[in-house]
Amino acid sequence: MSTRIAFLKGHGTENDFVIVPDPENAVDLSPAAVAALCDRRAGIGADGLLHVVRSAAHPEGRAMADEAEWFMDYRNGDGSIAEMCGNGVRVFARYLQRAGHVAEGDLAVATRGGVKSVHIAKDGDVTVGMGRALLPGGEVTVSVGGRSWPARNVNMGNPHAVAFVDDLAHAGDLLAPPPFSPASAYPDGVNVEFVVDRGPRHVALRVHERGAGETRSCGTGACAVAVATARRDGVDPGVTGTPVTYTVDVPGGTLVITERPDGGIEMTGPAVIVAEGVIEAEWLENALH
Ligand SMILES: N[C@@H](CCC[C@H](N)C(=O)O)C(=O)O
Repeated sequence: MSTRIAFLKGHGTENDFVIVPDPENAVDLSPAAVAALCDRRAGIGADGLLHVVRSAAHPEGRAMADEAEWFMDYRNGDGSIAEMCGNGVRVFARYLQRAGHVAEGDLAVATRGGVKSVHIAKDGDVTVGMGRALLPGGEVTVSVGGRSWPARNVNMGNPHAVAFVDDLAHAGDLLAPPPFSPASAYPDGVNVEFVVDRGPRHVALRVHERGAGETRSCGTGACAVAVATARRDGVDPGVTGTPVTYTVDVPGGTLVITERPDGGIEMTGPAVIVAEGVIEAEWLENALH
């Protein structure tokens, strides 16, 4: 690692991230380094890390460099890699704007889940075009304590199991990943959302994120929940030809999700930079040994 590494801290509806700007992909962010940085007691603390790299400088971004200058190399807080992070893209865009790399308005961001279109509004909210949800079907069950629920399998680039519950408290303390079956449904693990109704086209969720534990928000999770709720409600914009919008309350705020007739999903919410600083190389060396 280089001797002093700049970082920022940001969040989107309290889904929080360490941001490491590294345009030329010069910083060696091993899984152990990411986990140390995201540790809430011994490190900076975050649900995940946004490694900001020029697409052309990253092996997984290079093929998208013509469409999107910047690649979001997203890592979960435990150091694992995920395909996509919806709140992460919004905070990533906020960082690019704050750093002067992009202006308000439209931009494209390369991710492992493909190129995402982002809009930074004058009012401060950031919208991301998340692409389409895949609904693989099949029966899935999730359990907590003595309770079990059927869950909808939704893929937003990353895997989700969406369970409708009577009370969010029934999800318990969510200190461990909720067991699911069959195991073959999610060979690489899953993000699990527990959902209650709040009103017409308005729901609330709690989420256990793969690689992070219970978090205060999950953007891909909120999109998965909006789509699962629409289908439960008998609403499919692909059939009606009319967009549908759901308000999704998360513990850390509110996200607004619209599904369009072509299946495209847009998510809008706040994206905030909280602080910036420098990681001490000596601390990181010690943390890793
Ligand atoms: N918080 C994210 C999702 C991050 C990835 C997830 N934990 C996974 O492993 O798939 C979001 O806002 O979408």
